[in-house]
Amino acid sequence: MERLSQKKYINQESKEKYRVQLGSNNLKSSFSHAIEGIVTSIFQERNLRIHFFIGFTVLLISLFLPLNENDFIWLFFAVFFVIIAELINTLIENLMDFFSAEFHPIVKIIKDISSGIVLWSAMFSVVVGVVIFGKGLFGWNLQIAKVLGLTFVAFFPVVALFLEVKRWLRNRSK
Ligand SMILES: Nc1ncnc2c1ncn2[C@@H]1O[C@H](COP(=O)(O)OP(=O)(O)OP(=O)(O)O)[C@@H](O)[C@H]1O
Repeated sequence: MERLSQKKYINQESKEKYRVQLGSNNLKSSFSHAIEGIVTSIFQERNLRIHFFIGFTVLLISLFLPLNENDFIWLFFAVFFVIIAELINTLIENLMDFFSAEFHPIVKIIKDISSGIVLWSAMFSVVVGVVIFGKGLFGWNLQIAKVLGLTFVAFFPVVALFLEVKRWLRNRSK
């Protein structure tokens, strides 16, 4: 099957041609294209399969815990959020591969940032998980999640600062 993501509409005429091939532009076909997009991403991206699996497991376990309405909303938000981030990452990877098959430093930066979006959203979900499962399963108080959240937020700026200082020291010794 030819992948829609590998096509480029050169002009209105070719757009119309593909529209005929893809069927009418009604709500039903839009819906089926959206499903195809998610299913294609699942086949393409191992990490997306992992995130769906973890999300499903987390939500399944949550059914057996004494959680309140707010806890469930945050859990669902965390699970959906990571999957959205992974879909965006898949989208960006496909865009980059379509426009630049060659190795390019800018493509590397774009793809790395795109992976960073997934990592960052997964870290958010871990904090939400620690708050909710920590309380529901182990009776933890909020302090653990607070420390974890603060550590996550501080981690990347500290790494950036460390690398900057290292570069400055290297340049100074030249
Ligand atoms: N064309 C390219 N030019 C430069 N670097 C690239 C290019 N393609 C991939 N890379 C580098 O390889 C990494 C992995 O890219 P790839 O497209 O293979 O994604 P992946 O294997 O699905 O990984 P993930 O989804 O975990 O980021 C990128 O984050 C980037 O650092």
